[in-house]
Amino acid sequence: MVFMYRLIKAKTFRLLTSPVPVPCISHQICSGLLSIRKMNGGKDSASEDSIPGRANSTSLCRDFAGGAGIKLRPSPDCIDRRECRGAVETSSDSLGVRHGSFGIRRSRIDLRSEQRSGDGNSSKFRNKNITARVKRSKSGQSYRKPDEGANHVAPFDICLSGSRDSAVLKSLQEMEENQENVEHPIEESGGQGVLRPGMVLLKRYISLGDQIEMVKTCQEIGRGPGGFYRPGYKNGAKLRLQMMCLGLNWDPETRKYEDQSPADGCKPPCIPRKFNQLVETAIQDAHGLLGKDCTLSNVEDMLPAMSPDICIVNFYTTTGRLGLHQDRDESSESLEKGLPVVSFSVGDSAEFLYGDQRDVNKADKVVLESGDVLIFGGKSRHIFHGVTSVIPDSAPKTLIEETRLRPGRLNLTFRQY
Ligand SMILES: O=C(O)CCC(=O)C(=O)O
Ligand SMILES: [Fe+2]
Repeated sequence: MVFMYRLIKAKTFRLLTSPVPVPCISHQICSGLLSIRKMNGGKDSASEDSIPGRANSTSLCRDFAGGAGIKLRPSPDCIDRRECRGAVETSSDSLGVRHGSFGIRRSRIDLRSEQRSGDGNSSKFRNKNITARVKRSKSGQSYRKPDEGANHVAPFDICLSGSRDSAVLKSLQEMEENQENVEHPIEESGGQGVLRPGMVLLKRYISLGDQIEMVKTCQEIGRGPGGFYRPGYKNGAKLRLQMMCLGLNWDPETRKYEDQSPADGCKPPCIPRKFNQLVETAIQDAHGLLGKDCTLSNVEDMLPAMSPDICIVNFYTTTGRLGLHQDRDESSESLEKGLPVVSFSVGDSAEFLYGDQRDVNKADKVVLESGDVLIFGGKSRHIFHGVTSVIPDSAPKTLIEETRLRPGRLNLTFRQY
C-alpha cells in the first residue's frame, strides 16, 4: 500500500514537473516547443497592474498554453517564420496558463522556434550591428529579460473582450450622443494639405473598412509574441502609452533599433503587406498634392519616397500622451535623405503638436482624427512633435462597434531604417 502510494505520488510529481510539449504556432507561424512546468502550488491568483486589462504575467505564445486553450492563428499576410528564443518566468497568467489543466500559478515557459526565410530585413539589420541585450539562461539558452525584477506582463489587448455588456452599450450610446456635438476640426487644424515644407496631412484618408481591418490586425498581432507592452526609459519612468514594434524593435531605453522585443525576447512581428501598400499610396497622393504647386520641379525633393521596414504602433488610452521629441534613431542615411515618417491615426482624435523647438508654447497644433495620415519628411523630418491629449469619445462609432477598440487612440508610424 505504502509502495503503491509512493509510486503514484512520484508519477504525479513527474507529470507535473516534466515539460509538457505544446506546439507553438503563433500568428507568425513560428513553430516551437512550449514547456510548462508546475513550479509553485496549484493556486490560482490573478492580479493586475495599474494598466487596465493587463494581467500580471508575461506569456509567450500565451494563446497556445494551457492545453485545451490551443488556438492556431495564421498571421494576416505574414508568411515568414520568426525566431523566438525565450525563457520567461510568469506569475499567474490571465490567459491560457491560468485556465490550464493544472491550474498553474507560476510557470516557466521555454520556447524555441526556428527562423525560416523572411523578407531579408533581419539579416540586413543584423549586419548593421543592431544591439540586442541578450542574456544567457543557466541552460545556455538565450533570452532577454524585460524589466529586471518587475513582474512580466501579458501583452496589452487594445480591444475590449467578452460580450457586450450594459456598460459597453451605455458608453456606445454616450459616444453617439457626444458625436452629434463633435465639431469636425478640419477648419481649425487647417484641414488637408501641406502644413509646412515636407509635412503633409491627408484628412480622413484611410477608409473606415481599412481602419477596422487595421485595428483587428493590430489587436491580433499585438496579443502575440512581440506584442503590446508599456515601455520605459532608463530612469525607470514609463511612457504613457502601450507600444508594439513591427519589423524592428525600437527601445526607448537605448534609443536603438534591435531585432528582439524587450518584453519577451521574440523577433518583432513583420509589417503586414497591406499596411506598407497604404503607406506607399499615401506618399504618392501626398506627391499629387505637392505637385499642384507649380513652382516645384520635383516633388521628391520636398518629400522623398520611402519603403517602410519599421512600424511603431502606439496605443494611447484617453489619458495617454507623448512628450515633444524628434524621431532620429533611424540610420543616418535615412535621416540625411529626409525619408519621411508616415503616421496613421485610428480611434479617438488627438491633439498633436509640432514645431522647430522642444517647446510646447512655440509649437503648432493639429487635431489628428481617425483615418488621418500625417507625413513628415524632407525639411520637416526633424520636427519636434508629440501628443498632448486624446479627445474622449471622438472615434467613429462603427469602428468601435466593429472592433471593440478600447477608448483611446491607435497610432502607427512607419519609417525606413
Ligand atoms: O501618436 C502620434 O501621433 C505620434 C507618435 C510618435 O511620434 C512616435 O511614435 O514617435
Ligand atoms: Fe515620433
